[in-house]
Amino acid sequence: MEAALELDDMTVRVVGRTLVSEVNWRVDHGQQWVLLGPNGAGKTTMLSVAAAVRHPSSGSATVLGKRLGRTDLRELRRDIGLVAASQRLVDEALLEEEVATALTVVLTGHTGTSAPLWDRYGDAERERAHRLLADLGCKELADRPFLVCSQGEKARIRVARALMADPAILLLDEPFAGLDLPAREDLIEALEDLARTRDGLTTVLVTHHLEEVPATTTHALLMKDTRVVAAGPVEEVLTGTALSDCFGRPLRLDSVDGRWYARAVRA
Ligand SMILES: Nc1ncnc2c1ncn2[C@@H]1O[C@H](COP(=O)(O)OP(=O)(O)OP(=O)(O)O)[C@@H](O)[C@H]1O
Repeated sequence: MEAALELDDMTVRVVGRTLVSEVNWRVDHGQQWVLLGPNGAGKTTMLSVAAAVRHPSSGSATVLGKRLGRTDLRELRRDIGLVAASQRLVDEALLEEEVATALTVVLTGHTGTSAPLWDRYGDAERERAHRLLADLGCKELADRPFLVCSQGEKARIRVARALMADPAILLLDEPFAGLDLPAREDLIEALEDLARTRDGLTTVLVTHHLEEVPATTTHALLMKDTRVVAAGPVEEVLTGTALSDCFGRPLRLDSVDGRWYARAVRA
């Protein structure tokens, strides 16, 4: 069966620096992955290749059956949902001028644009945008100006926007950054619901905290110094030993109700 994502001996270099080295990684449809590793390990670089934003310098990357470098990236990106706090989601000036609501921001996901293309949104798209906000547990935000939404609300609206194009793969780069505890837990629950209810949806989540790994996660990949040090089913990869090796200090990992908790081992 065709993989959702396949990296084959992939290296990403910029002038004078290697960001990712000789990675082999296969993600099958329907799998939910988490990428973990110290700052600067190369996680975001991996995600940007998966999002068809960056090309490999050597080796190959195949996303949804399309080999990067041999395919129309704009077309491929339509099937990829990317959620990253650094992403410029909507035209800032427009947000202020037109008081773009949460619903408008979700609608722009249909066209993959930073400004709404109103003639492209009919009743079906509006209904879908409302439904996605409801799926993410924030249907009451539809008419609220996006600019005044809290960080936690914006985080959920971002995911709803990414789902608007019905992507085959959803990539989440630190979606919990800046969220307080209830907002984090709400977003984790929303992601778990998505994984349980959307058959075949593939997700890759980059995070720094084991506490943020949804219980529905099936696979984990650990990176250190540009290289993959472990990859496979969560129960095999998320161990105290593997995490201690990856982060370079003794860590203890506990699991409760399918979620994970890590802390440093004290002498
Ligand atoms: N265009 C670039 N030119 C030079 N160095 C870069 C470039 N892009 C990324 N890097 C460096 O490559 C390394 C890997 O970056 P990347 O963002 O992939 O790491 P990361 O694992 O996501 O880190 P973090 O957890 O801190 O977000 C970092 O040291 C970063 O400074």
